[in-house]
Amino acid sequence: MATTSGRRPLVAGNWKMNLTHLEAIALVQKIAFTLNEKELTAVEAAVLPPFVSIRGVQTLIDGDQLDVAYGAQDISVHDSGAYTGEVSGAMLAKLGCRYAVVGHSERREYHHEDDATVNAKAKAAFKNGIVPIVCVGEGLDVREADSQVEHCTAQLTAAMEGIPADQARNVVVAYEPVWAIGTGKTATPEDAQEVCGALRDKLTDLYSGDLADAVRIIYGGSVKPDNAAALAAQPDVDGSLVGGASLDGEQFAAICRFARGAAGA
Ligand SMILES: O=C[C@H](O)COP(=O)(O)O
Repeated sequence: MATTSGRRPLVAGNWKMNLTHLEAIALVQKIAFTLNEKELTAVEAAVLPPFVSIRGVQTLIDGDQLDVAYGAQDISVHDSGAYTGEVSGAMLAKLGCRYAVVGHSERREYHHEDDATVNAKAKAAFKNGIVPIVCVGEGLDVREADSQVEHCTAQLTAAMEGIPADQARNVVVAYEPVWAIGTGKTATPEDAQEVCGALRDKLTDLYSGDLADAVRIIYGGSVKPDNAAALAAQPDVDGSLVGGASLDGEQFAAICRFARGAAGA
């Protein structure tokens, strides 16, 4: 459904390494039955389970015709071959994944993924018809130096290197200040708007204003029902990437409703 900005808000639950495949199915059922059809039309609700749960989630969503999107938390840069533990874009596409997260700060930190890897993963996603959710965000040191805009826009520029406009138009960008992830510290709505607005301006520089207006830019970092409305009310914040609160169906649904309300839907 078109909103006042023309962008349908996206609320994506990044479950990280939580929930068995049985718990995953139960949570998707809970989300789908908590939100009504109108709410699920106004806001795109998506879940990002661990790889092993994607097949179960797909079977449920397809079988019951649920209006919930799903995707993966990562994607390999490789097409196929001897890459133990990796999961390719083709495999995810076959499972019906709409999204793949790339560049999450936990991948950058614990798996040493650099900007070139993030760029390669974004390309691998697009190559397989999957929308990358490109994560950018500054650490506390960068925030304290007041360099968050330069830092995040540079990460976005690197992530989009060589990606043509017809693909870039569909990208989702997630601004996740590292200091706010899982810490209970949330960026203020103004903090989120500052960086999300700058990211949109960067997309205008890299591509065009028309393309930048179409791209959804979401915020992540301790999003909860009690701060979701104020964040979603910012003009350049088109939803959220939710970690901890996405593991609770009621909380996740409440965040979706706030995103819908902020969009005036
Ligand atoms: O991808 C989600 C983010 O890392 C946010 O996680 P959080 O909501 O638990 O802070």
